Amino acid sequence: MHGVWRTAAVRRAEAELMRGLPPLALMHRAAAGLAATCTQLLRAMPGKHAGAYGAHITVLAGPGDNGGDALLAAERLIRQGAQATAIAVMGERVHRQALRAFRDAGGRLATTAPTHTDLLIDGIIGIGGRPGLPERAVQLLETIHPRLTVAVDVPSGVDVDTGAVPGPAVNADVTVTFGCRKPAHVLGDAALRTGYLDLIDIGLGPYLECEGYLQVPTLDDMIEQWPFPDELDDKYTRGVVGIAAGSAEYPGAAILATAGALSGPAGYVRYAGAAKAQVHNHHPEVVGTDSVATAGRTQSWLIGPGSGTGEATAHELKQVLARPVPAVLDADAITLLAQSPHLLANREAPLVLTPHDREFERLYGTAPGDRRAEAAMALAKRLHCTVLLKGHHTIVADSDGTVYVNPTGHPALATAGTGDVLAGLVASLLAAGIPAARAAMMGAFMHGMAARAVASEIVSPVASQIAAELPGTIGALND
Ligand SMILES: NC(=O)C1=CN([C@@H]2O[C@H](COP(=O)(O)OP(=O)(O)OC[C@H]3O[C@@H](n4cnc5c(N)ncnc54)[C@H](O)[C@@H]3O)[C@@H](O)[C@H]2O)[C@@H](O)CC1
Ligand SMILES: [K+]
Repeated sequence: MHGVWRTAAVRRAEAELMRGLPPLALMHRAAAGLAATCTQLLRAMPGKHAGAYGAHITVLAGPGDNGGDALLAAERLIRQGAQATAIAVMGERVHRQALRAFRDAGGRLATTAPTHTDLLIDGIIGIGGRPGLPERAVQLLETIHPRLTVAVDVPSGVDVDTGAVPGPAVNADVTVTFGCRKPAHVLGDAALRTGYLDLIDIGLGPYLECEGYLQVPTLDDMIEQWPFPDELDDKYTRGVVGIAAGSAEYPGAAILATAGALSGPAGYVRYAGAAKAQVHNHHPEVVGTDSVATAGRTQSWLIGPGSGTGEATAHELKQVLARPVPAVLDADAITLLAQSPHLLANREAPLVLTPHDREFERLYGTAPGDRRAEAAMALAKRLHCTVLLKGHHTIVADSDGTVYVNPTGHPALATAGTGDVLAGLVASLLAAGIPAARAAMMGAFMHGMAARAVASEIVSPVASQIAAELPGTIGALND
């Protein structure tokens, strides 16, 4: 699991670390890491240059230490044979010592953009930045057409602590950050502008508060935590999952949700609803009944995908909520819950809600907006449940304050039915005994991985292709 820390926590850690170090020591560490990454990128870039040697670099240097990092990295690249031009975007306000070092090494200070540059280093603003960019920086970014843009610490202009991008901001191919990940690297539109993230160790780790603001799961977490069956398991010990999804009008949702559940760790999938014949045709291993009441005991339930929002679903939802086992409420079940929040009055067993933005608004009263982690956290606390807020970089917030951000996923997931598959998978993880927030996070992670795998072969995959990929993607965890 990777931790993610906000600016204030980074500043506190930095102050502690700096106490025993000479001035500029951390900036030199940051610049060394940044220069090394730039050299690697230049080496991989086809062209007349050989790595940094012969390459042209442009530095946009802002008024603070972020600009200082960029100038000191450029100084190192010049010493490796690069040509470098720096533009101080706030004129006189620029890191003096770093600028002197840059010029002493042979760097050129200019006021206009060069016509050609291989690499643009964005040192405009870092974690000391307010969202948005100075007008001069916007003009320069429009004029310069680098082959590659590397952001220092964060893409300038983003809101570092929320991941929002309310104004102009840099669009980086690579972001080189120092000490730890920050929310902008993993959340919201800022994450899309971060590009590939390279984390440089500057010795901050021991000084960071142990719990980050957010957690980003890794493949190793999946490998360690996925509940694979062992020799002593039978279908019941692996967990029984109940799926109340689909309807006569929408049998597809039932098929996709059961496909998701079948790909997960549960040993037995029971379907309850009007699409049982179609589910059976697609998945002969699923046992079908007409209603939640007749489905027998399960260790978890999923209700909502394609269910409709009529009386019959409302009745089934009450049945599911009355059972003392974890449940996933998706799609129409979320709409019904939003209309009748009192349904949760006596609910104690864990609950996972999987809203997209419009469903979130129905539940919470306002849309998540661009402070997505905070929004998901607030809803989880209000309803005392786990919220899986869908989007690129899906967020899973638990009522105990834990927030996961999913690093996998693909634009291909923006297609009908993928949410049904995900909901079924999460319900299967719950049936296997995985705690709610972790089940939601693991489901989102593997679902996103499967989508990536399919999208690498098919331009526009559909939900059933992603469902078909899941068993292989999950099975590979055990290799
Ligand atoms: N925190 C750490 O542990 C380390 C930080 N370092 C670097 O230091 C950076 C932070 O440096 P600073 O605190 O000097 O802050 P920044 O360099 O991020 O910039 C702050 C300056 O930019 C101006 N500014 C902020 N937002 C603006 C906007 N939207 N438009 C116009 N001007 C704006 C502010 O008035 C201030 O003068 C980090 O991002 C990183 O690059 C590294 O040198 C090493 C270690
Ligand atoms: K920057």
